[in-house]
Amino acid sequence: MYKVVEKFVSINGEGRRAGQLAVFIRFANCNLDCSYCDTAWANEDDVAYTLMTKEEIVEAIKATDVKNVTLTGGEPLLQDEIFELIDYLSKDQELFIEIETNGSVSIKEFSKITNRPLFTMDYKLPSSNMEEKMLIDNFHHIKKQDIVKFVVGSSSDLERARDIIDQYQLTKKSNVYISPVYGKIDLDAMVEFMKKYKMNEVTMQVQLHKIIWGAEAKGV
Ligand SMILES: C[S@@+](CC[C@H](N)C(=O)[O-])C[C@H]1O[C@@H](n2cnc3c(N)ncnc32)[C@H](O)[C@@H]1O
Ligand SMILES: Nc1nc2[nH]cc(C(=O)O)c2c(=O)[nH]1
Ligand code: SF4
Ligand SMILES: [Mg+2]
Repeated sequence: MYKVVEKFVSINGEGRRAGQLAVFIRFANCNLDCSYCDTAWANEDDVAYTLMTKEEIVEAIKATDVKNVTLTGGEPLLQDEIFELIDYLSKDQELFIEIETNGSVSIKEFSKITNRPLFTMDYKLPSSNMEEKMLIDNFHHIKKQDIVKFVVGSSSDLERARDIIDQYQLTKKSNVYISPVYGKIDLDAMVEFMKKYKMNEVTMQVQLHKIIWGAEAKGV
């Protein structure tokens, strides 16, 4: 059984399919405590959740008639039997599955899955206070279809992101996105930084749902 704290349909505000409809399944709890986390409520020990089987989750997805699915949280990869759920969802050729993960949990075993879904994997930068938890081995298991995402809250975060992208040659392995911590950094300064260092093949993205509904709205 999986601990689901919310499910909703919205446009995806982030990632490879930003702007398209998606159904979101948000799971409870996380092993990190990022300084900027916009869903910290989902990580509280006493958060209210519904226990769902994988069959119930698929049924809920199918009932929406929406084909893009985002598993998020909290940290989705920490759910018991998450491999079974991802494997099960991957068998459905009609669905396009994305998983948001925090970069501290191994994604290695998911490579076994035929038609493995797309991961958007964060690399947590210094201003998150969580950089020491990053599992560098994950850079060996990231694929071309995936995203390595840097959520940037300061100019030193930008410098660090650039170092990591260069050190691990990430643009050769995967899609690379940089995104602002909401309200924390000048967007034009991010663009100037990209121009200064000729950051070809890096995509800057802002969270569309926060432009539409603001930072505090839940279930959108
Ligand atoms: C809430 S997390 C859940 C999935 C997973 N725990 C993770 O961190 O990737 C989903 C995405 O939202 C991003 N995020 C969280 N708070 C944010 C904020 N205040 N501004 C911008 N992005 C934020 C995270 O960095 C992550 O990429
Ligand atoms: N609209 C919308 N798009 C999203 N893309 C990723 C989200 C997340 O919280 O992981 C998210 C979210 O919370 N809302
Ligand atoms: S890893 Fe994700 S859910 Fe966990 S605290 Fe950080 S942003 Fe929030
Ligand atoms: Mg969100």
